[in-house]
Amino acid sequence: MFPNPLSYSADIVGWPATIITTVILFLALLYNRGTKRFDYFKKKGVPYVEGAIPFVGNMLDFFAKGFTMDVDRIKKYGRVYGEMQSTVPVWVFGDPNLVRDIGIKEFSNFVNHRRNFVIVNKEFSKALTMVEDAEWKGIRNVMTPTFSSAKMKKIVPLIQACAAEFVEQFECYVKDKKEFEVKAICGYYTMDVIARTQFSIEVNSSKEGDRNELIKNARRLFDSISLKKPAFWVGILFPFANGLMEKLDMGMMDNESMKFFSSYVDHLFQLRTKEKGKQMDFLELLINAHDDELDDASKDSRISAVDDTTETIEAVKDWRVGKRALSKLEILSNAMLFFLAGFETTSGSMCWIFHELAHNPEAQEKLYEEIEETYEKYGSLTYDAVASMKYLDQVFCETTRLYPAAQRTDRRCNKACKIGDYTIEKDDIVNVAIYAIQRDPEYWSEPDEFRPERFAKENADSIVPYSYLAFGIGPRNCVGQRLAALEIKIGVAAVLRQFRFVPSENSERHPEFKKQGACTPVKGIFLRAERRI
Ligand code: HEM
Repeated sequence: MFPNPLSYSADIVGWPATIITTVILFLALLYNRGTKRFDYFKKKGVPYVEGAIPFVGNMLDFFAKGFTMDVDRIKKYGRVYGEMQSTVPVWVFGDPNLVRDIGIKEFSNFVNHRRNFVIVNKEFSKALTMVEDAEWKGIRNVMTPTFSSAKMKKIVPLIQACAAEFVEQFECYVKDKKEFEVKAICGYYTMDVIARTQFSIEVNSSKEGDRNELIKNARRLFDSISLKKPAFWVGILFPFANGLMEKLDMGMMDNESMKFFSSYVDHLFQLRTKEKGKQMDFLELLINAHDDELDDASKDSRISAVDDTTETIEAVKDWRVGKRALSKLEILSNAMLFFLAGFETTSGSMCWIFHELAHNPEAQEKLYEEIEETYEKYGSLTYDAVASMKYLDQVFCETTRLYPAAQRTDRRCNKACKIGDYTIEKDDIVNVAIYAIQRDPEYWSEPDEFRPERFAKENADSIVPYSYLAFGIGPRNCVGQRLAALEIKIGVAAVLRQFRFVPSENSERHPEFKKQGACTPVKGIFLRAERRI
């Protein structure tokens, strides 16, 4: 039996056609997957950012415009609009009233952050910023007592000691009349404060500077968090592959630095479990909450701490503590989080304060006078002394308004609900445009001007509630806010008492921000200092 030559040639002709059809079908399916939800906001009648690219969505704007992007977007689309973050539709809110509804009124529907947005290294997977629902509640309530006013009062002498070393840092620059990059110097101080106040250890970053291992690894970690990382795009494009990426330890952050921090906090954990009860710091709190070793005293302190933080928020009165012990991974993740959260955000805010004061000499002199008066009255920078400095507080608030550490924060909706006129569906992601709200002329006249007086008591009525969001909103706001404010104020006051900051040859009045979600100057903040006395 011979093959029929005609059917043979038909087969040959058929193969390319089959291949082409398969490829076209595959591409069509791919296109469909990459654009499936692009009409989400159109169908809802909500303005949305045009020009979404299959799979990428509107993400290229983050690279092109970065931190300040939402300011122009709000002018164009209004204070509520939609964008495509890759294949996921995301609501962007720039209206303080609606932000209040998301963060407070409807908090129980917006407890968590976006899931699987980025692939997180295993060591960090139980950090407070990552965990959800009951797990979040449990961990948050273990952490909260560490920031009570009583605790803050106790740690003031430790912060003062760090501030004294911080002041010394500037001495050599003043002597040599050299300019310096102030963010790096602030970073040594904030690392010292976190280590001493929360872990009761001295890490000498002020003395060792960039040679210090903690500083080196913390910097490497922050630099490694970039939209250019493959893990970021895999997380966004193929959320189903996240588990595999996590198993392969292919997280967003630099692995080596992660391992460094993980074994560092593990080492501290081992030491302290042997010496339990000697210190009453953050690490001790975490260790007390470990496994079955929960005693009655720490249970009570958790409950009262929750009442303390939520008492003013009507909507979350029933948001009670899940009394549970912490696993070792939860302890390690959160100890690491503290090192990192306490380092970058705080040093960033501090360096912007010095930047604005150097460019606003009148404000700097006014603050100097207040600092001098306070020293005269209290003798040193005690907790009450810091609390009494009204202008320092205004400078702190105004700087964090102009330069909030985060461009946006996010929440995931866990039950469909109405926010204003908008129906937010279950699993929808909402972003709060912190930077854009804080620079919106509707809420802040001449919003780009540095005017600490906006936050003076007599002007309190002109501040639109929830238009200042530097530390987030509601029960999921920044747990470290009190510590951040205290250490920044003590550090700034201690330094300004000795030195006057002035612009130097490499100073820029309006430094460009890096194209990322954190408020970081591209070239750093360069200044010069002059001795006052
Ligand atoms: C100037 C300094 C700081 C700024 C501007 C800042 C800002 C923020 C913001 C915007 C959030 C998100 C809040 C939200 O989504 O509503 C946040 C969360 C958080 N911050 Fe800070 N932060 C600062 C310092 C610190 C410090 C010193 C610590 C700890 C030592 C800390 C620990 C945290 C933690 C653990 C969270 C997650 C809270 C949760 O999910 O329950 N932060 N911070």
